[in-house]
Amino acid sequence: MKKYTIGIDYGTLSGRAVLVDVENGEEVCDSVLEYKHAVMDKYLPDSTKRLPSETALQHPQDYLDVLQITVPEVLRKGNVSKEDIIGIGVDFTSCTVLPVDKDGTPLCFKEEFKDRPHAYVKLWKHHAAQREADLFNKVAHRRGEKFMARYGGKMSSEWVVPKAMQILHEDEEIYEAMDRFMEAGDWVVMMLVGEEKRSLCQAGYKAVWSKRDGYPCKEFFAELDSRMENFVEEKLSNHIYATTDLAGYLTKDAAELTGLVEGTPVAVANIDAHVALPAVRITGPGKMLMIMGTSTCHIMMSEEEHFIPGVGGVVEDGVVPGYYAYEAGQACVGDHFDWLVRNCVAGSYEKEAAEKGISIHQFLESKVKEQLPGESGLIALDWWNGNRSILTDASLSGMLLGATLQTKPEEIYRALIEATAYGTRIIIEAFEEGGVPIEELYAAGGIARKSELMMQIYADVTNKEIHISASRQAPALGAALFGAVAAGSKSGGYDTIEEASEHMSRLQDKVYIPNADNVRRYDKLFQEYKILHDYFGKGGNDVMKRLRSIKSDAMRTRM
Ligand SMILES: Nc1ncnc2c1ncn2[C@@H]1O[C@H](COP(=O)(O)OP(=O)(O)O)[C@@H](O)[C@H]1O
Ligand SMILES: O=C(CO)[C@@H](O)[C@@H](O)COP(=O)(O)O
Repeated sequence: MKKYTIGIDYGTLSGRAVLVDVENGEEVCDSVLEYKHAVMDKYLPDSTKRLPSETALQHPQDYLDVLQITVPEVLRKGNVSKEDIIGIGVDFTSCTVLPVDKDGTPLCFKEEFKDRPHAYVKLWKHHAAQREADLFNKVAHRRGEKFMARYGGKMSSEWVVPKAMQILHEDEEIYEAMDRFMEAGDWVVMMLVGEEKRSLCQAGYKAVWSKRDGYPCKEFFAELDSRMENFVEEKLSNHIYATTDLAGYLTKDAAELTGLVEGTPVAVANIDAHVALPAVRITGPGKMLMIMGTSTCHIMMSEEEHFIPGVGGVVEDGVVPGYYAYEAGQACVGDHFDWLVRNCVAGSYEKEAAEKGISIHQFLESKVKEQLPGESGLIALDWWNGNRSILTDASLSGMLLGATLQTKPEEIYRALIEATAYGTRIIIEAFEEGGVPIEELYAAGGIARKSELMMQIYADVTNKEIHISASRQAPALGAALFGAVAAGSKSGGYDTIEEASEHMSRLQDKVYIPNADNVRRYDKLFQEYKILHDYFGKGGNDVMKRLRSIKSDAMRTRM
């Protein structure tokens, strides 16, 4: 009798369930649900009051809807009986955090808080806590906190503590009312098994926790704000579980919600990027995975702990127990192609793409795919949603240089692709200089499969071969692998993530090989990118920050 696990992957705009055959990793079917509230960056539901800039909120009801709709749908589509599901795994974008009360109810579900922005989920790309991140950095450096080395020397405004500080600074009542500030992944797992099992991966990368040292000390939090002295004890769970651990078993309520059997094993939550490594056959060092979608995450493992300036986090056991895993990232990749498509492309292009039966992205790509590197005369900086690595500064912004009256939208499109590739090369060089060599690149995520041009450009810019995930949804497949480990071999699953990866993961046959001529041309362009990168990003010219502050001032005046 065949056995299956279900991987549930929560992305930025949608959640999906994938039904996976445990024996060979075949993805039998999937079901995707777009979040009804999507990303709330302008208004709360039923409100006309404009949210402050850089806000990115979500509604947790959307996460429950994913469970209720997609899980029964994969059972139906796959024609599989619920008794044959031996385990469930969940992964989530991160740091995506929400305030909940003692019972785990999100504060935004409560009538009295439903018009309060800070009662909602703060999505990973909520960048409104930069002021708090700056304060965090100042205090940590003044105190000489050793933990900063694990986070590349800089705390990101995306992570847990700056986001909690923002709540305290802007809506103390919500801060007081929140019993815990939970990662959305942990919250969903709690909805499934009935209790919180805080994930090591999420706590390690996003909440300054380490296996060796735990969380930062009380004195540190007190210096951030005296009201935060007991932040860990009051707002976070101190019981941390490895992602290969069993979180618990499906409760009766969760079984009713999902249509699965009560008692089905559920894995501890994982982060979408990290969970994908075993799904592309990576269970050890030397191989960097780029998960390329709205944003890109770069994850890799090493036997040793290295502190690399600007690399977002190094966490012991962060992906596979026994290794140190590193995370770096680019906060805007697909998102800025989307920006271009939505704002700068003429209707005639859309019409032509529709007539050809291809997406506007593919159409733009087809118009520039034969160009040589540098032929457009353009170069861009890829910071249209700030810089996550290596500069770790959300207040930086995008830039396009070299535009003339002859510049075409498709050339800007290609320049943006190239900018993200240069950004990735900066990250790769930082790893290699920091003592973590990268032998091969792997790519997963929507873009890795959608854009051949982009993958070839990445191979040429980085001068490295790139292997591509065979799965359309590596994070969901990865979650299914962890579900198989939660089930264990006695139920037909696996006892280790290495075993699950060996049996359940696959790569495409196609490998992108660097083209020597393009590598040479891109080397020259990359040197130009580096000049701009260091000039605008390392204090040579803070014009981007000044513009941002002039903008905030203008917006305050208007409000
Ligand atoms: N052919 C393409 N080439 C490059 N980017 C694309 C293409 N088609 C869609 N995109 C971008 O891919 C992103 C979506 O990636 P995907 O992996 O599907 O989603 P997510 O990151 O939310 O999981 C969008 O931002 C979109 O701009
Ligand atoms: O930051 C992380 C992981 O640490 C991601 O969850 C975040 O970049 C969102 O990823 P997506 O672009 O939605 O795939």
